[in-house]
Order: sequence, then structure tokens, then C-alpha cells
Amino acid sequence: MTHSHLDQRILPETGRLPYALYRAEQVQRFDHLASGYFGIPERELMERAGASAYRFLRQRWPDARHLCVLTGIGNNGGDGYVLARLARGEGCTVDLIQVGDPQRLQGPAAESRDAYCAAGGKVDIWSGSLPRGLDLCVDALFGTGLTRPVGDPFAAAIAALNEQQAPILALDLPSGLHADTGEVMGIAARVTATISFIALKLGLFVGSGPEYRGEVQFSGLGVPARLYASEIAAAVRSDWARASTLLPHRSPLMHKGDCGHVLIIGGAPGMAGAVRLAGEAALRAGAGLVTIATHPRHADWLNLARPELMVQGVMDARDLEPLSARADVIAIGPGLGQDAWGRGLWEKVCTLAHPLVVDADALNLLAASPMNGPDWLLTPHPGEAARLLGVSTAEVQRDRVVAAQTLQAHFGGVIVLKGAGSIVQANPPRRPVVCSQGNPGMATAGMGDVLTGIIAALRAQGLAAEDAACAGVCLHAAAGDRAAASGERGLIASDLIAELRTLADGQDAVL
Ligand SMILES: NC(=O)C1=CN([C@@H]2O[C@H](COP(=O)(O)OP(=O)(O)OC[C@H]3O[C@@H](n4cnc5c(N)ncnc54)[C@H](O)[C@@H]3O)[C@@H](O)[C@H]2O)[C@@H](O)CC1
Ligand SMILES: [K+]
Repeated sequence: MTHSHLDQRILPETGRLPYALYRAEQVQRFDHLASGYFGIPERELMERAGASAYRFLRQRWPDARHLCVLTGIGNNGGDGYVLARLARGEGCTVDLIQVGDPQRLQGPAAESRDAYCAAGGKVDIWSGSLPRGLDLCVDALFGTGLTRPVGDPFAAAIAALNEQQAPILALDLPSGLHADTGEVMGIAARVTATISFIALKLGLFVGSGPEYRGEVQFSGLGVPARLYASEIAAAVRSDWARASTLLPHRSPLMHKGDCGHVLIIGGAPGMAGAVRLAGEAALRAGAGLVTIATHPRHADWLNLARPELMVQGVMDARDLEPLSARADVIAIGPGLGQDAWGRGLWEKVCTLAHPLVVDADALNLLAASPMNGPDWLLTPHPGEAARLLGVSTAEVQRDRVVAAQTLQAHFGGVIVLKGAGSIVQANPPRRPVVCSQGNPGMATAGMGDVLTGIIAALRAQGLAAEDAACAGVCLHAAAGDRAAASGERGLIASDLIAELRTLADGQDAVL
């Protein structure tokens, strides 16, 4: 076996992350294929994993000299031993702390431990605390093999990692994070960066993954590209750089009638802002015409507040007919309320054949009287998804991919499950798409209304429902990231609207 850790072929791939996301069992099959079929011994893969991680560490933290490597009892720990050996070899001070019974290390992990010891490395057994004065901690406790909630001593070690001040590099996954769902299995390491091996794990991008993983780096460990043909990815990551390619071309000869007419229905008394946000977002996402059907009490005021919006007061469902006749797409829900006014409009819309975007209170009305719609696009946040499914919000969040798939099966159409790592699920066999942009500053009032307007505008410009959902979610998230450049705290939904224009025009697709 060659210790080819400085071989250029195994350096972490720089540039873009792959878009395919896999579950743990799929990555385990890749591992077996790599060794069994492609003849790369497991020990060599581990050597490459440790070496890639060490190379990334040196690039990312060039001044780090005093490292602490926390190793567990599986192959993730083995990766840690390789990294520790390489770091010592380059003159770093390494405190290697073995958590759990060292006798449980087997096969390549035990060999990696032995190679570390043979090179003069010392193994300390976890004694309840971490050394002081560290430049960096390496989390090599659990990777894809985590199968159950974390108990002591691992839980105590993870808690200590989270409490100390040095940055943390996680090998493959932050320990304690479920590789498939991003669920925190009791406790998880909240890390500065994660280097993921062979394939990106779905759990880094869904559930609590975005909160715990830090920045993500990928290393394919030099396995042949055709290895990946053996599995269909569990989900596909998307971002604006990718989704912007879905936008329709705008011909110089176009007029406003070619860019689609969106009708937005909502805005019960006291909720006019919701439809205004959705309407403005629709205009900024390129809709040719936007009409708002809202409560008569504030229709005139809304019209003056944003003169480019056409605003009609509607008393009841009958008033909708002339408006819907002119619209290409209807979005219903922002500020709709659930009383007789909102319910009447919702029931009317359900009889129309238009492509629909269904949000907010319209989703709550749908939860009260469930039905299946072939050409609608539902945009629930986790609470609305829970009401639609009749489960708790925690249950939705525990496995967001499965929740989105269940919603699609029950209600049809295309589902956008909002939240960190928004998921788009169209009719199977289409795979779930997970948006990997966005930030916590976006957890604020009106963000959903902006998304509804964007998706409706893209749909009105001719995108199919799934494409409008994917492009809309990514455009919204990318606008949120741009707006957050001047601070996440205090970000408001209106801040996104100015950003939409630059992004949707394609001038700044790559962030
Ligand atoms: N197999 C391969 O070919 C490669 C694997 N690699 C590394 O190996 C990792 C996977 O290794 P393993 O499958 O050994 O799994 P892990 O190293 O993630 O750990 C699994 C071990 O922990 C135990 N365990 C699971 N949940 C536990 C809990 N809650 N409390 C206590 N013990 C628990 C398991 O019984 C098993 O002994 C990857 O994430 C990656 O880091 C890399 O070296 C690349 C190549
Ligand atoms: K880890």
C-alpha cells in the first residue's frame, strides 16, 4: 500500500461542491465498491481521507500548530489517526484523545492507529476534559456509522468540543449529526468546517445540518467517476448558480403580456403587507403584470403605495371571476385569513383550472379540508406542513425529505417545504431538490410572502411547476444571502426585493 498523502490526485477538489447528495447506506456501498470492484483497499481510502483532511486543514488554518484530534471507535476515528500522524510528521503538537474503548478499533482503523503509534504518536484516553491552548480541534468521533442516540463518554466529549474556543474541523460529518436526515442524535458537534469524503451526505444539507456543519469541503478520494453511476442520488443540491439556468430567455421584442400575468389573492384586514410583499416580489422576479385581489378596506391605499401593482378590492368569490380570467397564474394565501372572506375566496380558487401557488392561510384551509391538486404548488413552512400531515412540527423536522415526499403523495403537485435547506419535491420519480443557500436572518415575517410572489412570477413566465419552485427557492435564498451581507440580524423581507432584480436579470448569478 502506498502512503500517497501528498499525491495531487487526492487533494480535496476545490471549486464547486458536487450537486448529488447520498444517504449513508449508499456511501457505504460506494466504499465497498471502491475497495471490492475498483481495487482501492479500504486502508488506502482511509489514508486518502486523512491526507485530504490534513491538506485542507493546512490551507484553511495555515498557522495551526497545536491540534487536538478526538477519535471514536470506527473508521471515522481511523481517518483521525491518519490526520494526526501526518500533522505530527510536519511538526505539529498533537493531543490525540481516544473516546470509547480503543480495543474496538478494527481493520483499517486499528492499522491507522498502529501506524500513528509506530511513528511515535501518543494516545490519551478521554478523561473528561480537553487540553487548553489549542489552535484547532479535529472531530473524528462518528461519521456515517452513527446509528443511535449518542451517550457518554461520546456525548461528554462532544459537549466539551462545543464549549471550547478553537475552531473545529469535522471529518466526514459533525459527530452526532445523522448522515441522512441531519437530525441531532441527542447532541452533535457544532463545527467550523466539515470535509466530506467520497460523496456529499444528505444530512449535511437538511434538518439541523446547515446549523452544525460549518463550511463544507468535499474530497472524492480519487475514486473513479464511474463509481457514482451505481447509485441514484437520494437528492440533488441546488443553488442559484445552477437554478438560474432555468430562467426563460427574454427576447428584445417582448412586451409585458409575454411575461405573464400573476393574480395574488390575500390580505385580510390588517394583513395588507403580505400581498404587497408578494406582489412586489413577483414584479421584481420578472412578471409582466401583477394584480392583487385583496380586501376592499385597503385596496386603494395599496395601489398608491406601489403604483406598478394593480389592486382590486374583492368582497367575495364573484368579484374574482373577471380577475382570474385575465391571469396566467394565481397565488393565494398571503394574509388571507381563515374566516368567511378568506375561505370563500379559497373555495372559489379551488374550482379554477389555473396553475396555483398555495401558501400561508390557504394551506391552513387546505389542512382543514384536504384534497389532491394536480397542478398546484404548495409552499408550507414546517408548522403548516405539520398541520397538513396531522403530525407535530418536530416530526416534520426530524426527516424533512420524507415529510416533503409524504406531502406530495397526499396533496399532489409540487411541494416546497420551507426552512433551512428548503426542499422541492415533485411527483416521483423526481428526486427531492435541496437548496443549499439561505441564512438564519431569513427567519422573519414576510419572507414566505416574497417567495410566493417569486415562484408565481416564474411560473407565469412559462416555467414548469418544479422548475419554478427550484428556481424560486434558490433565487429567494440567494437574495437573502446578498441582503445578509450587511447583517443577518434585523434583515427584513423587503430587503430581498431590491436584490431580486440584479439576480433575476442574470447579471450576478454566481455568488
Ligand atoms: N469504509 C470506507 O471505505 C471508508 C470510510 N471512511 C470513514 O469511515 C466512516 C464510517 O466508518 P464506520 O462505518 O466505522 O462508522 P463510524 O466511524 O461513524 O462509527 C461507527 C462506530 O460507532 C458505533 N456507534 C454507532 N452509533 C453509536 C452511538 N450512538 N454510540 C456509540 N457508538 C456508536 C458503531 O457501532 C461503530 O462501531 C466514514 O464516515 C468515514 O469517515 C473513510 O475512511 C473513507 C473510506
Ligand atoms: K466526525
